[in-house]
Amino acid sequence: MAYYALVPAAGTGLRMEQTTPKQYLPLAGQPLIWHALRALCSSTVIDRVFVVLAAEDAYWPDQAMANLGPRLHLLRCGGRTRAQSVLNGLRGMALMLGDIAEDWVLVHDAARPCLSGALLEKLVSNVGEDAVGGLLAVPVADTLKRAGALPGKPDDAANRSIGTVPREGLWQAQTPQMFRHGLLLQALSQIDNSRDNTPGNAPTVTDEASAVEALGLAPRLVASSMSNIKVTYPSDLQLAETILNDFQR
Ligand SMILES: Nc1ccn([C@@H]2O[C@H](COP(=O)(O)OP(=O)(O)OP(=O)(O)O)[C@@H](O)[C@H]2O)c(=O)n1
Ligand SMILES: C[C@](O)(CO)[C@H](O)COP(=O)(O)O
Repeated sequence: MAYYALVPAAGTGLRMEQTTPKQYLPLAGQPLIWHALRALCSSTVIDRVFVVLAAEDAYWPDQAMANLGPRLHLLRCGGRTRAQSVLNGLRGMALMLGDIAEDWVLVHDAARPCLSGALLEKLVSNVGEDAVGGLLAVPVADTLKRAGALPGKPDDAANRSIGTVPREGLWQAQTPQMFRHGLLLQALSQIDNSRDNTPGNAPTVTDEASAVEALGLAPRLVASSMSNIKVTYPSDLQLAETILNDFQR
């Protein structure tokens, strides 16, 4: 049984409001993506690490990545959505490795630089014998508000609370999300990946677990840490640096 990591890194980071894709922004002395790759490449559990880049990616810093070792493989097959990038990556892995349907694939966002070895090992130990697969996640601890405008009051809808969403049973999904290659390939292949991130045309699925749930299966939720943040908005970069520096990843 092999364990492979697949790192979608073909996004443009629009919400970071930078010209450089966020996975290549400097963070604690390295490109942001380096930190997630170091956690995966230094794990004794992971056999190989595949990174999905945009076909036209001209940012990949060969020199900075050289110290990550020989288990790192680039797949220049990014798609218009994260789901498409992951699906293309799964196909690329099979072309390289042959029949890996029963092997595990841990999909981890390049934009999550603070993954610790302990959380990675916790996921694998909790899910490695599971019939479906699973993901790191954290139970929602805050009260959740729905933004909008009250009927007949076209107020500043973006910043108005028009209701509260019950948080019982709600978890915030993170990555890695861990599924057998064959199951995940089947699940994502059945999703309509023609939709993209343009306003009003949100992608059908935003994580691997959604596609597996659409098969009628229930992935295992493994309690994670709020330190495993996704760098999405400009303020997240400083938070990630604090986590990396203070938690001695
Ligand atoms: N077409 C895409 C879109 C996203 N990703 C990757 O999926 C991860 C999580 O996606 P997100 O945080 O949304 O990154 P971006 O899509 O780059 O950000 P934004 O939505 O702000 O543009 C990132 O590592 C990103 O590089 C990808 O491989 N291919
Ligand atoms: C996969 C993920 O990180 C789980 O929370 C999230 O869905 C990615 O969303 P994004 O909009 O592609 O960053």
